[in-house]
Amino acid sequence: MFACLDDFERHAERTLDRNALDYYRSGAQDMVTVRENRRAFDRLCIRPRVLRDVSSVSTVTRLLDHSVASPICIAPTAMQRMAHPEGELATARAAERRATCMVLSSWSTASIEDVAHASAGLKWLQLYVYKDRETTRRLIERAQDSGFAAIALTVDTPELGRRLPDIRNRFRLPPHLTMANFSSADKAQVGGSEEGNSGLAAYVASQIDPSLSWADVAWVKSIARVPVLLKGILTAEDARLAVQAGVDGVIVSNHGGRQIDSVPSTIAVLEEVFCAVNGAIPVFLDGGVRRGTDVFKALALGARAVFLGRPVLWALHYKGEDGVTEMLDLINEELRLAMALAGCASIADITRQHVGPLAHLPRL
Ligand SMILES: Cc1cc2nc3c(=O)[nH]c(=O)nc-3n(C[C@H](O)[C@H](O)[C@H](O)COP(=O)(O)O)c2cc1C
Ligand SMILES: CC(C)CC(=O)C(=O)O
Repeated sequence: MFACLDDFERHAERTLDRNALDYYRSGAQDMVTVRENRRAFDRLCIRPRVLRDVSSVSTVTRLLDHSVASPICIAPTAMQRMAHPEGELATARAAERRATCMVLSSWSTASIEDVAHASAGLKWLQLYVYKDRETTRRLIERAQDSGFAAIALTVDTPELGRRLPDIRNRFRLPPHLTMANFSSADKAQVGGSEEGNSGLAAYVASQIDPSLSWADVAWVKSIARVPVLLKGILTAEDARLAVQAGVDGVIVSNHGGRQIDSVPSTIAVLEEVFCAVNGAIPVFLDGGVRRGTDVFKALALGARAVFLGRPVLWALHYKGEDGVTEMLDLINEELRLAMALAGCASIADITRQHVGPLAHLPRL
């Protein structure tokens, strides 16, 4: 019986093959940011209120225009069939079962159409801008035609971060799997890299356009008939530009510490971004969220919802759809309990006053 999200990871460490395990868990270079994403949550304290009648606590909230059972959603993570044979299909079914949102990576090992077929739940597509703009346009159109409700454009990956285990392992996608949204071999296969690089870094360099700029954001918006969000915003400056660009939301994300190392944790910059957008668009967060109390802290500092990355992969590996469902149940119960103990019966009751710095000394 698993008692917390970390237990799913411990299980994967014992049972998942090294190529996949290292790819899933690694971060960039010294993994300073990976550790910060966790530690920064621990440096915040919750300021509970009492005598608030928490006999009935609801985590129901809204995600853009949709109602969801909880503000805990699923971040896009690539190549989920390395974790479990049903990969993204199982994840999508679990998200639907628990009435939350799944963001599908455009580098998934099940296609947009197959995921849509597997689950009628709320889904967004994560998008990279490819050198081949027609490929990018097709992905947007296919997602829309398949009922995906939003596009999350990842803006922090003009090149792949330097992940040492993938370089040492010369990461490759197992040959029985493909990047299922693409048919041509150059886009569908990953691996067999040259010395001194990971197969993935070479793949990204061959596909992704490092010239990505605000002009591309306008281009994506001109094609999309659904809301467009930017994933990977970490500063007030870029948050203000995002509002000017007319996007429908920003996800405060450092890509789980996998892109540039030594950037701040996401929870540390959330409030800066939240204040910069000044209520114009919703702000979301991912990175290091492992506890119901982490979710509570993020909501108190302005996030409308949070997204889980690696825990979904560990849970998927453990038991497919049932594993992801169990993991979501666990952290949702932690959130419900945190809300009850902090005196919040609804998501709207969670306010800025409910968090403070850990070393919050009263004035004498
Ligand atoms: C194995 C793995 C693959 C990922 N693939 C993608 C991806 O394809 N697109 C993307 O925008 N982000 C990707 N991310 C980043 C996640 O969406 C998210 O930002 C991050 O995992 C959140 O941090 P957490 O893992 O600590 O929860 C990936 C992360 C991991 C761990
Ligand atoms: C295929 C990868 C570049 C996906 C990704 O964003 C990641 O591994 O962090």
